[in-house]
Amino acid sequence: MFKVLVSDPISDLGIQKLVEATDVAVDKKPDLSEDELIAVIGEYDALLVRSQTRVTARVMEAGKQLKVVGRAGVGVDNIDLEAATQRGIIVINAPDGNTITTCEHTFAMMMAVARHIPQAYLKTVGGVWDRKSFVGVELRGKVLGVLGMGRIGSEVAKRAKAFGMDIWGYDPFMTEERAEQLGIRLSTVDDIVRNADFMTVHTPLTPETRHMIGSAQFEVMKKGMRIVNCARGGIIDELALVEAIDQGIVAGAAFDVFEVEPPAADHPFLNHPKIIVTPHLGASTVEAQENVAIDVSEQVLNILRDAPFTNAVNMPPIPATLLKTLQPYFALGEKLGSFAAQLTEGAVSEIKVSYSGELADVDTQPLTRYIVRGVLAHHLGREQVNVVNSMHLAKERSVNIIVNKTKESRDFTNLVSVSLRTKTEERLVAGTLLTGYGPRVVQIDKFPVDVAPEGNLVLVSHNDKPGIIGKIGTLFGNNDVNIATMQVGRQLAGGSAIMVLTVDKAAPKELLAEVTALPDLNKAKEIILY
Ligand SMILES: NC(=O)C1=CN([C@@H]2O[C@H](COP(=O)(O)OP(=O)(O)OC[C@H]3O[C@@H](n4cnc5c(N)ncnc54)[C@H](O)[C@@H]3O)[C@@H](O)[C@H]2O)C=CC1
Ligand SMILES: O=C(O)C(=O)COP(=O)(O)O
Repeated sequence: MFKVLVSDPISDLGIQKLVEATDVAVDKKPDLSEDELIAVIGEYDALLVRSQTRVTARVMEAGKQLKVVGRAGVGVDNIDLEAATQRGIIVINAPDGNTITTCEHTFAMMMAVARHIPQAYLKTVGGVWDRKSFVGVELRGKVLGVLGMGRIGSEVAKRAKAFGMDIWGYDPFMTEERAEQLGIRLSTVDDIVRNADFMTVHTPLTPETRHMIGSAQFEVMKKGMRIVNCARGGIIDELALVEAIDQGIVAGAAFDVFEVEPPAADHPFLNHPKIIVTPHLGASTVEAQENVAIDVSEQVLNILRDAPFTNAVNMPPIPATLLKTLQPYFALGEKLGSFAAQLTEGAVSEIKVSYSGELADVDTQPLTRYIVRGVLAHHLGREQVNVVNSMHLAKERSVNIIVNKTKESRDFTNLVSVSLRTKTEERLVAGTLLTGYGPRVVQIDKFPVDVAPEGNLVLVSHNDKPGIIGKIGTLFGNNDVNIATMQVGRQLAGGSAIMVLTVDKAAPKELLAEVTALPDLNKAKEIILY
């Protein structure tokens, strides 16, 4: 039974799939302090959070069983990604579910700041009928600067067009074509800062974006501009903003997010007549909360059940088309890695992976992660190594990883071969996917074979002499170990050969010793593939 802890307010409807799963038990414990979370996290396989819970390195360390942290939302700045990667904890988010909701909140804030709605509301309900103090400005015809043209920024731009705004956007990943498609001007931060009547930021908070709008930018801004932050506190320097408002440069600001949340009672935004605030409500709609909770629950279930998943934040994303091509190879890759590791004696210093055939044309990095997982898991335990931390663990252990690709593949449409080097030897296992048969191991060292990589195998190396097969069969029979399949591979008649047996249960050590003691036998080794 997998145990899942939900430590922030997450939609009940959204996590229904998790709650109803018969292999999952869900506990809800909101508002835990870091120490309280540390005290309980040890028994959980998954943790579901929003932006409140701080998932620090200490929390990860205490999470001895923790396999996944699911963020029901976009920003993962409350999660120590480095610590997660080092421990092989997968961090996933739900990047699409709250885009429209946050975009709409940005608009609500932009209109509210243009028309002084919160200030006018307060005065009106206070009994003062004041129509003079709240003359606003139109959005129509104004330059809207958008910093960060990702999911939310792009949606803001689309809606701003309907308001007749002139949109200038900046994003390091935005092309001219994309800008043209959206009908916006591809600009620079400096141009936007100098020309915007309204400005809104939609980037993550990174060392690069921290205070990307500060005193230097406010100094050159158009007098009377208005600024909105529904992304992350800290992208706009809060103190520099207050100064710019007080100097008459900025006419108004609308903030949903703060450098420290919740802000201190004496935070300068909280009583400022020209700054309107909301308590990080960007994603807070019924629809968005349901969407993100559904998305994150599905992926958490996949991860717990060792099924393919998407939206991992601490590993490179795999585009859907690439995933479709590679997914069938993941299990094969991991098994080839594991097979090769079990063949090899001593510490592995190099993993050489070769992709031949059609696979040479695609980005095989995700598959390499599975192969490396297979190799390392043999020594470190499958629980400790996964596709998130496999490359990191290899690097930590100074294991050199070499990947070769060639479009030529003589006998198969695709061939994946894994060879491992240690101080004393180099061993190779190659496999392919055969239509109708699934994953097959087709080469072990220099010997061609055809073996399904699953269950208990025994690999025997011997000299190709008459009678050997019979003797081995008898020994296995005497020990009550049933041989399901047997494959013999050799290069030359009478030369060295290998035999791969698939057996119905693990072969006892004594049996393997007996086999090895036969004349013309070199070695008998058990290989277990899950
Ligand atoms: N207030 C709230 O409740 C919510 C806030 N957010 C926040 O909104 C922000 C944007 O979210 P999405 O659009 O979903 O993310 P996204 O990843 O789709 O877009 C972010 C964009 O920022 C761009 N970017 C990165 N560095 C930049 C720089 N130095 N200058 C300009 N652009 C830069 C990236 O290239 C990317 O296109 C995130 O910080 C997210 O955490 C998201 C949802 C709710
Ligand atoms: O998704 C995001 O990045 C958000 O900021 C939303 O945060 P929340 O889930 O409302 O705490």
